[in-house]
Amino acid sequence: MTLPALETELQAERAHLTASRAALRRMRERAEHLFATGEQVSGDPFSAESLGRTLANRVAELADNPNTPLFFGRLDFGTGEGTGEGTGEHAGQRYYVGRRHVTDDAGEPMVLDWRAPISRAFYRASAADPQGVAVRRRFGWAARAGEAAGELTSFEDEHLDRGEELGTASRILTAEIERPRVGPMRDIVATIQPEQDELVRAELDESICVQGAPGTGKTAVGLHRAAYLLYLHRDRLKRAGVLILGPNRSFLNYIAAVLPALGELDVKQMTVDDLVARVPVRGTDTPAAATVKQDARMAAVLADALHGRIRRPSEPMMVPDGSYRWRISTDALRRIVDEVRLEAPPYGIGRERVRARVVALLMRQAEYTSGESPSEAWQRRMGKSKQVNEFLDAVWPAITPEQLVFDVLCDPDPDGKVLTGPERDAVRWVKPAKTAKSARWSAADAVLIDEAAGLIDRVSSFGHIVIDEAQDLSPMQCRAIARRSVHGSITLLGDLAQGTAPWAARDWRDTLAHLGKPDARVVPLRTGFRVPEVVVDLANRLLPALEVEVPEAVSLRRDGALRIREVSDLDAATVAAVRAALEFDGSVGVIAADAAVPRLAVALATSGLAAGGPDDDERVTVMPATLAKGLEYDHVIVVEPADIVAAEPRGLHRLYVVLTRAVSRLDVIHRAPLPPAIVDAV
Ligand SMILES: Nc1ncnc2c1ncn2[C@@H]1O[C@H](COP(=O)(O)OP(=O)(O)OP(=O)(O)O)[C@@H](O)[C@H]1O
Repeated sequence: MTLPALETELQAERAHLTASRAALRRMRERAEHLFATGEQVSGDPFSAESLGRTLANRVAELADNPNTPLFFGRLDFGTGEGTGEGTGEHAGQRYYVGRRHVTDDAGEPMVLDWRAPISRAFYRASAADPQGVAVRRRFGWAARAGEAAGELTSFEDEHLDRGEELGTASRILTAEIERPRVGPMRDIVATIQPEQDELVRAELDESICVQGAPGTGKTAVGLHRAAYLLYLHRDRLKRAGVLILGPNRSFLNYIAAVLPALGELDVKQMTVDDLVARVPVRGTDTPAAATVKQDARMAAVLADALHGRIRRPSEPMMVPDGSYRWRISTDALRRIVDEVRLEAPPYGIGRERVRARVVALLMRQAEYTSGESPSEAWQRRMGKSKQVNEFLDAVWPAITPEQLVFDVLCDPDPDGKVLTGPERDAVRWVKPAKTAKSARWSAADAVLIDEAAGLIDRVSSFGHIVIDEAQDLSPMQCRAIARRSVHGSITLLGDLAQGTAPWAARDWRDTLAHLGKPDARVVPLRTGFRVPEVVVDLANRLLPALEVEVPEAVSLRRDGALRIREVSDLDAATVAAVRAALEFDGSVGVIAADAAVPRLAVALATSGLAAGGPDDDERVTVMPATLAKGLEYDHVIVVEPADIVAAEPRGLHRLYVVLTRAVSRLDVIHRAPLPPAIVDAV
């Protein structure tokens, strides 16, 4: 195209954007109108409220953010002329692909939602398999500061019908990947890559595990998959719910805006600790105790302790009823208890089942004697009678999850059937609280209490759960998640090389088995979109020492810089490095061993440099190494790697995580000798 022709074309595209924005505004006005009148038309207060909520969400979903493009791509389907090939129902059609559907007043599409079936071709069509697409157009976009509207600045065409394909050489893709990072995570709808799209659009009933090197887009894939599934199965998933699990609050804050930006406002995002938070966590464990408590064998210990409470009936039951006295023999009672045990319902439900069967036997006797069926009130009265309650308390006593765990920790696995002697000693409470109510529970205890609750009662399932940084899940945490996805599917995201917990996974099959999805597909992602090649090369050198089988990362980014410097004054060097980093655009993350963070924060503050903690909104963040997982900064300054490695048993894995947070530049500052793997790289 000549330059004037290009300019004219761009003007036409801008006009389509303006018209689409106006159409979206009208859609929103209509939704607001419905919202205003909806409350008056709907009958009862409950449906008024739920209709109100739906409409309020609909209004919010239709919000237009002037700083993101309403569409980022265009598909021109071929006519099939000259090729002899038909191109199906879309022959000759043109579609704009964007963040949501926008229709004109006649209901004709002006922009298609990126999740619509037709939009798939935008992500998947290639020269080898054009899927009917003649031309794929990507739009460049310049955001403006503040509230000002951004603008379409360019476009890039691929004539797939002529065998042209840019792939990762696309200027627009490269610019998006290499842009300096500031603030929270953004969506990637405009540039989802084919291998990512395949995961995003996987079927709802399919559970998948993504093993991806740092920065390969695992988090992005998980969040977009959630949005995609909600679009395709809205009713089903609205009812059952979609849950995103992340490693900590800082991470959740970092990703919190992605789904709302995609119009999905109803997704729960929490940590596994939040998921199992039935009791306040006020205690801590020794590493040895935590390791045993997070082991899957604890499930057996709890189950044994629970079922060990069930006793075989040893005497008949007499129940007075007016002038009658009903009797159930010991054998009949034993049969009931044995049968219910065999049926293996959750313990609490089992207790009620025994009660119901006892009442059924009483009823039969009453019927036989009087010739008529006793009323429901009679059945309720019998069920709650002193004799029946005493019988149940003797053979199938009620118990709370807290009490069960309390009892187990006072005397764990008393017969030594499951744990070794030292393991039992490690988890046994040294100074038990007087009662379960006053116990100081640890985070691992909370997981045990959740397991106990799952043994006692049914837990409802989510429709889909996305689990990020899953390599750090303990077997017991996996079981807590499994209980909540019995009838749903999961997307498991992680990197075995980044496992830092003592129980970190070494093989995804084990994690999947604990999650109750042993047959899930394990898919690798290798192309990194965050970390520049020089930094990936450095981090990859640590891999052999990490003792996990994972494919090396390959970076898409040829830019970026790495500096490793030995210094005599760590604080002064950090201050200088931050000053130098601030010369560039983007965020700056100073990452150090947790213990060094307060000292570095003071050093920066006394030098007049504003720096925040993990959840502050500052350009410079001083980040404890243990919280850096999943996050990224444009410029990362790693202070004293040897201390990061020495701070914990899997410190080398932690260093691998820390080194791979850099988007553009990485400074490594050290005074102590570097870990050998890095020295080799220098
Ligand atoms: N297709 C893409 N287009 C543009 N940017 C992308 C794409 N995929 C990933 N990114 C960007 O790369 C960065 C890393 O992505 P993400 O955080 O999802 O990776 P990750 O695999 O979860 O990393 P980690 O292993 O460190 O947790 C993010 O800034 C993300 O927006």
